[in-house]
Amino acid sequence: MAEKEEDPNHSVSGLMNNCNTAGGPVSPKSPEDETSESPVPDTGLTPNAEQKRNGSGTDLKSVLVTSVLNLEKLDVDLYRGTHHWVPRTQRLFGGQIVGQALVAAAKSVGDNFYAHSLHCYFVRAGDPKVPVLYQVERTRDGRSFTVRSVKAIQHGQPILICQASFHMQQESPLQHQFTMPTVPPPEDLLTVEELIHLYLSKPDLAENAKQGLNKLLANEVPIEIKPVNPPQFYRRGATEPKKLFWVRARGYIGEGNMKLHCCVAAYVSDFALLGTVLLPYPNYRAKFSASLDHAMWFHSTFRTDEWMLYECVSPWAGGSRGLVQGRLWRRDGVLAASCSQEGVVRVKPATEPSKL
Ligand SMILES: CC(C)(COP(=O)(O)OP(=O)(O)OC[C@H]1O[C@@H](n2cnc3c(N)ncnc32)[C@H](O)[C@@H]1OP(=O)(O)O)[C@@H](O)C(=O)NCCC(=O)NCCSC(=O)CCCC(=O)O
Repeated sequence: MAEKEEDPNHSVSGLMNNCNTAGGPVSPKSPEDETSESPVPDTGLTPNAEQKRNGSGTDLKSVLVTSVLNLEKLDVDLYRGTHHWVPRTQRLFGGQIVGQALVAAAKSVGDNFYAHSLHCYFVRAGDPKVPVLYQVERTRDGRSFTVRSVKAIQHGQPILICQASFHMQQESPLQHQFTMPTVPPPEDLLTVEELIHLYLSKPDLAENAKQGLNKLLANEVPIEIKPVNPPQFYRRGATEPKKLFWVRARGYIGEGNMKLHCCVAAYVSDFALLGTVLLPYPNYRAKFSASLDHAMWFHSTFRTDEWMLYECVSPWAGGSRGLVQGRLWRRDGVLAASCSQEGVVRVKPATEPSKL
């Protein structure tokens, strides 16, 4: 019979043992953390933590916590989510819908149950002009696993269907993982914004490229990215369908709330993933692309406000679809989460080489 033990992967002490991330060893939650008044609206998943990151200074709370993943409760198992960053396609960002669906699901499970996987279909484009409703069905409450189904609804119709499963930690001698790719640390690399400023300073840059870059700069994407190989990230020449970048949520989230970090990871995991399909084809541009489904598995504790390496590979493309797989690595080499996604990718010939 399975014994119920303290969860070393998810407890505060487990975080201390396992999580040696960018900020060095994670310190235990202080008693003040429990009592101090948080300036952040209560998401139900928000930790009452100090407002400092790594003790280096005051950071603003991540907008992912204060706004995007901060759902409004309308009724039992019914929530409303609002939008923050909307992609140029003017359809809602898939990662936002998945992240919000996971927040809604997590609100109805016990404190010692943690998301271990989710499976979603994007069945309609999300409309950025109206909020999204999240309707949770308590599919099953088991002894060690608990399953929730979430429907994201707009205009009375589902835009996403999601199944999320939560697990109470159980120890096992079976434990292995792949090895993290060897890459330069984030401190040695430039952010997407720094790279754009670099490109903008080039005297021979065409006017339309300048406009495109300035539009990119104006984006208020709530995550920071440092491409490991910038020319490849921006598709200069054909490369294998594989890309690596460091990623973290902008602003402070804090330690000790794995439920929240899983929701943020779900948000982050959809970003730039599907673009991996196009890497071998510099002579083609996407004329229509959208993620069709998204599955995710959570393996260990992690902090999404610390740099994590995102490894994206596309093992297959065909018939206007492409399959992509992602691995999120903690910078100490621990595999934090894996995901898989299929997307529709319809292309047209690139009329001129990219200036990026
Ligand atoms: C996938 C679809 C579109 C499928 O619905 P559908 O009714 O079967 O639609 P459809 O027939 O595929 O039409 C869609 C569109 O594709 C056009 N089309 C259709 N067939 C062809 C063709 N052979 N050649 C060229 N174009 C074709 C159609 O005319 C449609 O165009 P339109 O939307 O009318 O302009 C739908 O289920 C849907 O919209 N689901 C939601 C997908 C979604 O919103 N995913 C999340 C957002 S994507 C994302 O977040 C990726 C990350 C972005 C990042 O990295 O930055």
